[in-house]
Amino acid sequence: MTDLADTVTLPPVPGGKPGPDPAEPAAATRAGALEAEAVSAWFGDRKVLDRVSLAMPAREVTALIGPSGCGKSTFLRILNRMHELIGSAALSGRVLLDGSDIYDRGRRITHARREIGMVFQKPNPFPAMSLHENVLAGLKLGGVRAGREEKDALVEECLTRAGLWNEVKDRLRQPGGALSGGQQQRLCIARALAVRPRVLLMDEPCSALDPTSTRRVEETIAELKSEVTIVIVTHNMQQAARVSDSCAFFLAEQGTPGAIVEHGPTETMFGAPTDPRTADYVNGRFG
Ligand SMILES: Nc1ncnc2c1ncn2[C@@H]1O[C@H](COP(=O)(O)OP(=O)(O)OP(=O)(O)O)[C@@H](O)[C@H]1O
Repeated sequence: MTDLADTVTLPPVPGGKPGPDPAEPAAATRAGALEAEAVSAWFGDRKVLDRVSLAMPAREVTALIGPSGCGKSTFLRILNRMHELIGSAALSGRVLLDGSDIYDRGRRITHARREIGMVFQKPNPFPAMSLHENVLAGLKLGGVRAGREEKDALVEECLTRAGLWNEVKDRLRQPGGALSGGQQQRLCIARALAVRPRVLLMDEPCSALDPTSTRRVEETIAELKSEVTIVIVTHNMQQAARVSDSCAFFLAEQGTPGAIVEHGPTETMFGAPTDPRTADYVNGRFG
């Protein structure tokens, strides 16, 4: 099989090499600031989120914390238009990426997915595909074509950014399923990065990992945040404190839909929260 012709230029790396793609917004508008405005969500008749507004600043890590069932994952899925894939799901409100509503009529769902990548709780590489193919899988699905050298360079760059290159550079043709859980999760991060997203959403990315792999993924998050806005759901308060710049505390009290009780800089949320429910939660007194 021959490699695809070099007919479409890969999108530019933020702050990196230029790539003349007229469909790409100018660099200044690619910052990756995400803002939810009065987002409510339903499954059938059941309202699970109530008018959630949250600014997730560009190139920062925002952690979403709160007890099980308060709507964190639902909110995360709304941020890249995955919520609408569920049959009974509905939503209202707006989600702005660098000022443009990702739900605007005429905006394609694939555009939001490319700009706002997702890493899931359970690492989900394509097990039979090679590591090389896994990293490039998103490009293929998006119809982006590139030459062999360009692809090799992209694979190396993304695996490096995901903190995995040194561990796998000599076995790129091995299947994705042959890696450890922690390596698989970093492979999934590399795959998400290959389409040059402005934002990376992470839904409990370390909950299936051992402490060493968790530390590696946290290091990766710290390295990535200068280039990509990150929104992470975590149940691990130490992790939220370690990796995030700001936190939003979600709560669904007594059968009411989930809402944000408090949000702010991580230091304040953990050191001097204003709401006693936040203090109780971050200190492990419930949830
Ligand atoms: N596909 C679905 N169909 C119906 N209800 C759902 C669906 N997914 C989630 N819910 C409900 O929506 C509410 C919010 O769920 P969500 O998974 O967003 O919470 P969460 O805070 O992420 O929980 P956890 O921390 O346990 O992952 C819950 O009451 C849940 O039962």
